[in-house]
Amino acid sequence: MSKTFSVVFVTSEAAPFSKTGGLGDVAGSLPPALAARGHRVMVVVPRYAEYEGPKDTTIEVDLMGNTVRYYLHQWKGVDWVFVDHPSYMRPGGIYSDAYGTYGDNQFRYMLLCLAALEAPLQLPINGSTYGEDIVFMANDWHASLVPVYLGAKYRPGGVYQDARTILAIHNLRHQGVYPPYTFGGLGLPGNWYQCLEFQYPPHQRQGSYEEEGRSVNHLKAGITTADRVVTVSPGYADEIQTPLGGWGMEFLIADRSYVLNGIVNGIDMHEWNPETDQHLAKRYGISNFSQGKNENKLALQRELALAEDPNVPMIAFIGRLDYQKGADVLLQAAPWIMSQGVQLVCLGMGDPALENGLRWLEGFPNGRGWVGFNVPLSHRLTAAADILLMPSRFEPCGLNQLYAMRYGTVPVAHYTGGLKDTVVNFNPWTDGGTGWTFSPCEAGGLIQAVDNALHTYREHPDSFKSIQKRGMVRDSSWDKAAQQYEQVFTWAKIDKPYVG
Ligand SMILES: Nc1ncnc2c1ncn2[C@@H]1O[C@H](COP(=O)(O)OP(=O)(O)O[C@H]2O[C@H](CO)[C@@H](O)[C@H](O)[C@H]2O)[C@@H](O)[C@H]1O
Repeated sequence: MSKTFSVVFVTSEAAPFSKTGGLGDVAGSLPPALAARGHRVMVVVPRYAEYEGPKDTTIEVDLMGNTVRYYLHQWKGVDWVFVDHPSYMRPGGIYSDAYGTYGDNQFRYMLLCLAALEAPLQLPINGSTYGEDIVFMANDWHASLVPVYLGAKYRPGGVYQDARTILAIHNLRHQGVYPPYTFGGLGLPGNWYQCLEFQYPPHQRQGSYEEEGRSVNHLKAGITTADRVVTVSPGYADEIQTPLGGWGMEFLIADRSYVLNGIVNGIDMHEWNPETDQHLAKRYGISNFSQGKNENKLALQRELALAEDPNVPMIAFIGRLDYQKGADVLLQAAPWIMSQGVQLVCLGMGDPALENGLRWLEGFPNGRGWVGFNVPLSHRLTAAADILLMPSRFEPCGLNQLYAMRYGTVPVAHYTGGLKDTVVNFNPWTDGGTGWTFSPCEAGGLIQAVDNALHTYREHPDSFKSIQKRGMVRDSSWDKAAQQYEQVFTWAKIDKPYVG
């Protein structure tokens, strides 16, 4: 790599500071991987809590009448910039609390975008500001106004002429959709309204304002103004250009296909390393994984009051409980799965009906459903299980299958998006593959794939072990992805700015 870039990564969450899902993981691990390759990298994220580490820079900026402060933390070679505003620090979750999604999220993330655009200009870090020659990486709808403000407010004033914007789509389903009248609160010139307006086809309209046919859609604005668009696997990059995966935006995305790339996520190889994982009862590597996994299984069986037997196959599910992750498909298949002499352990939270579904599993002697968000348990379960189920209806990339493979746990996954790019179906004739895939995403297909996995586990243990080993040595590090991002940054800089 010859050229280095100043990268400003704008995100609504970043692990370990804030995390509700995979975006947090990526924001916590891709920036350090880019920094390790010599780039100057800043992450701009809301200050949701009083984190240990970040220090008040005492720099205050007025953004459309709202004062924000910046807190700075230098860690893993990255400048972590936490935007402080009273609307971020709340007793509930990041985006919602027991009463539902916060009513002012549009405002909160508009402020994040504005703060992220000011940070490189105003914050002296190690003696200098980042300046104007920036590659902004705007993640999901929360950061989608970055290219919009850049084109509408900064470039016309001669600022950020050399900057470029990359929109990273981690999940097209969440688009930031609001009533048209909210446009007035975004501080944009009136002629930018068209950029944000979006009309879903009638059968996809949900909000009352959409009945009129119109809404303000942040992600749409990002897709149509960013210099380039990236999503988190080549498979998903294809799907979002079709009615099957486009959530009504397929034609807009297909229009920009010449600047669209799919880059498979990496994982944090330190946090997810069975040889050093502090959460495990027994740490293990490729040379002793059978014994190591058995000890973790026994420890988890004890913890969850399951029958203690290392020979019982343990099947796991970890994920947000929503339409995407197919927990309902899993629950349909669960009675059959639990009749196969296995233990089924599920960890998740989300949709209350699906949470009740997990609780229902507890009524079976060999079923467990842990409702809640529990990172240490997700590590222990990944280590203890033999098989991880991912019946996701769609999956832009998916991280759990990558964690599972590293821990010698074999994924059984719907053949979709990033899952089809990362899980290679087992081929008994060539003894190749890292798991099982099935399609379509229905209980019958899942059952058949689990049946195959269990048959191999019981009747062909050597084949099962070789599947585990291939998963464990798979290169899931960020370095490969970081190089592909560099390529995208380079292309963005070669082209003229798309807007403004
Ligand atoms: N109850 C619970 N307790 C503890 N940990 C839990 C948990 N529920 C989920 N997690 C953790 O949250 C993360 C989920 O990551 P995923 O990538 O699988 O999905 P997500 O849909 O959130 O991310 C979106 O963005 C990412 C990043 O690009 C894409 O990989 C993905 O396909 C896309 O949908 C994992 O680290 C998982 O272990």
